[in-house]
Amino acid sequence: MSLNLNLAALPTSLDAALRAKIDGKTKPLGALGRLETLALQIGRIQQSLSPKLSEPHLVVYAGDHGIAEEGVSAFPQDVTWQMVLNFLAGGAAVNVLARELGMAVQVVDAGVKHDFGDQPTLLDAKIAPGTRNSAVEPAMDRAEAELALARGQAHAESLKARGCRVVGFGEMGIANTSAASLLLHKLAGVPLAQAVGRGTGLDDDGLARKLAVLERAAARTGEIADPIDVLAEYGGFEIAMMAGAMLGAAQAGMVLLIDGFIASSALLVAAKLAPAITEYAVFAHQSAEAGHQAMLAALGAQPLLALDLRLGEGSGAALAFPLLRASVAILNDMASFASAGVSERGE
Ligand SMILES: O=C(O)c1ccc[n+]([C@@H]2O[C@H](COP(=O)([O-])O)[C@@H](O)[C@H]2O)c1
Ligand SMILES: Cc1cc2nc[nH]c2cc1C
Repeated sequence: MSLNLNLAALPTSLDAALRAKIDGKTKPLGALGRLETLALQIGRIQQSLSPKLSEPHLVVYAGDHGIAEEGVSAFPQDVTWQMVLNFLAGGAAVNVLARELGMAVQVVDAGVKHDFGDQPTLLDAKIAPGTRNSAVEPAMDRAEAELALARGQAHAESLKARGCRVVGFGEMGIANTSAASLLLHKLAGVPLAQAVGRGTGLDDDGLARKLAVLERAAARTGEIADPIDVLAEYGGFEIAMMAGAMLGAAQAGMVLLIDGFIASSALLVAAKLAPAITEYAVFAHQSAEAGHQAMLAALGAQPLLALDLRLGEGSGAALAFPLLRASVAILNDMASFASAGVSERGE
């Protein structure tokens, strides 16, 4: 299994026809705002004037983090595997939202520290039972990082084979805001004080302790040129697998619906490997996690929603999915001035 990094920038040859189709609809020019730019982006990704969001999937990548032993999360590590069982039973927030809003949920064990035994609906892609503690040593070795990326890319191919055209990227992993903050710091140069946040709900003392731990972790290495080396030093298996899956999904012409702080850190890794990937990405929401604003700025991203969510799981991606459907429905089904016999603007 090897990683393919080829991702060309999207052709712009259809843009004029897409723009003309949107502008010809029965509305003042630009009056549907962000729905219009979303329709244009989805049409461009699919290279179609009539795009379709078939077989929408919401994938939750789960993994554990050695740095949890430093006390950087408000919750114990066991919550990761316990929540995986909750996802499989259909009871978590993301299950409820995805069911309500029309997305299929898939749960992937990228590296949870638990033996799940026989769970037929859990996709077993475990690289190892959790990463090592990146405050004292590399979270994973280079081969593990490459394997997780390649497994993610292969997973995207399996979604493509099911006819999936849009993937929501979610995750679960106690202490993974620490990994995401370190990636933001090392890959985008954002100072740690700006990149760190309260995660699952640290108090002021907890936040100060977390910042000190992350500073110790960051000081362990100097500048690292290769993004896969950064991922190996500080990432997580779920983040690595998500980054690979994002790359594979973009290569397959799918729309990437990016959830919150941790999913965005996976995209940041993928964008360092294949910069054109941001053209395929829709940013679901602005998370309440402190570092997300700097993360989105580093990605040049404009999120759709701002609901003060800080849950992860793909909950924000599920909530944004109806906006994608709405934009595509406008492009496909709305009458034009010509078809409806409505007079165009005067002057
Ligand atoms: O997606 C977000 O923006 C987000 C912000 C804060 C926390 N989370 C979730 O909370 C967990 C990580 O928080 P922590 O405090 O354990 O690092 C992990 O399971 C994430 O899905 C997610
Ligand atoms: C209960 C709980 C649910 C979550 N879902 C995603 N991250 C989470 C963290 C906790 C602690």
